Amino acid sequence: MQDPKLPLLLINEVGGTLGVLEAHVPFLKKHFQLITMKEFLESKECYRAQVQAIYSWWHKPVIDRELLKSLPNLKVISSAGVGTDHLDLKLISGFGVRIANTPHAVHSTTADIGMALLLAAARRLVEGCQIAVSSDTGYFSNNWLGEEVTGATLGIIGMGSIGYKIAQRARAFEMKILYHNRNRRKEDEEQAVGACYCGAIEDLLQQSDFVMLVVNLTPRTYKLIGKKELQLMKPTASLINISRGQVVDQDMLVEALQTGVIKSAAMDVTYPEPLPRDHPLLKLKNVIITPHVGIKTHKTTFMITEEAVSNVLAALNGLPMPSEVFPD
Ligand SMILES: O=C(O)C(=O)CO
Repeated sequence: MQDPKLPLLLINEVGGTLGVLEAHVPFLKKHFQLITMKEFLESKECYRAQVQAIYSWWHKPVIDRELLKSLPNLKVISSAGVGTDHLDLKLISGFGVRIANTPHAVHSTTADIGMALLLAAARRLVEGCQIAVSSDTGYFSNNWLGEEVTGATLGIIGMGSIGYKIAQRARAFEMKILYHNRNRRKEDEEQAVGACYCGAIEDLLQQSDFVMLVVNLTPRTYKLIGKKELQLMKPTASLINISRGQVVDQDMLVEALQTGVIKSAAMDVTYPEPLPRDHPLLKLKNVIITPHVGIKTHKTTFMITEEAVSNVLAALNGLPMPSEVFPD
């Protein structure tokens, strides 16, 4: 039962692969009437004037000119997660619609995945698990070695709130931390995690044992890591990507991994997602790929919905949103 006095929030679907989690629906219904894309498309005319907000999970629903034109009273799009690369920010704000994401909800859990991938790459955990369970395994070899994390150098590219959380975690592993970012952090913030700023990305690539990508996907960061950048890395180094697949030139990465230009890669993101089943990255032993699970814990997904709701309520009341996003 929906309360007709509440504002109408458009969502992709409930449950399903790309829908709002079913467990969050009672919470959403305290604040909104919900309508799914299917219901909207089936009876567009009856809902078009009423929809005031959209809650988008990743790239669903697709928010294009046609949808925006069909919603004259839309005030806000609240997007789950931190990345807004699936939204055309200029187009949306051109319609007078405000945009928000949920950075506060996701920074810790995404940093955790970054560290999990770093540790897994360093100690070859996925390969190790396969050895442990394989029917061919007769003994555990003393020559099967990984890399040390303690004391190693971590280069973080993108030192926003997730990058900084990674630095905090890496400090506990006694890592030496370098970072590259559009804006240098304040001195006391650098000191708190022992991070050194590299103005030139090349210096960071040359010196790091682990390079972690934490940037947003923008035209500036598209294929930021290509052949030249991979060649600057140490042959013993690992590349960790928790940003977006398109930040790396994947063809060049395959080549670098096949020819020993770098030691390994661990990625929570690829392009596309999932990769085609015959993609060469899926055939390499020195690659770890997880299915974009950066934010996927029970607690974080609920915190995302809470932050998304706060954003919408603020926008509908004409107030500053906790996490508003503006076009560049
Ligand atoms: O928050 C996001 O945009 C993520 O992709 C987290 O993995």
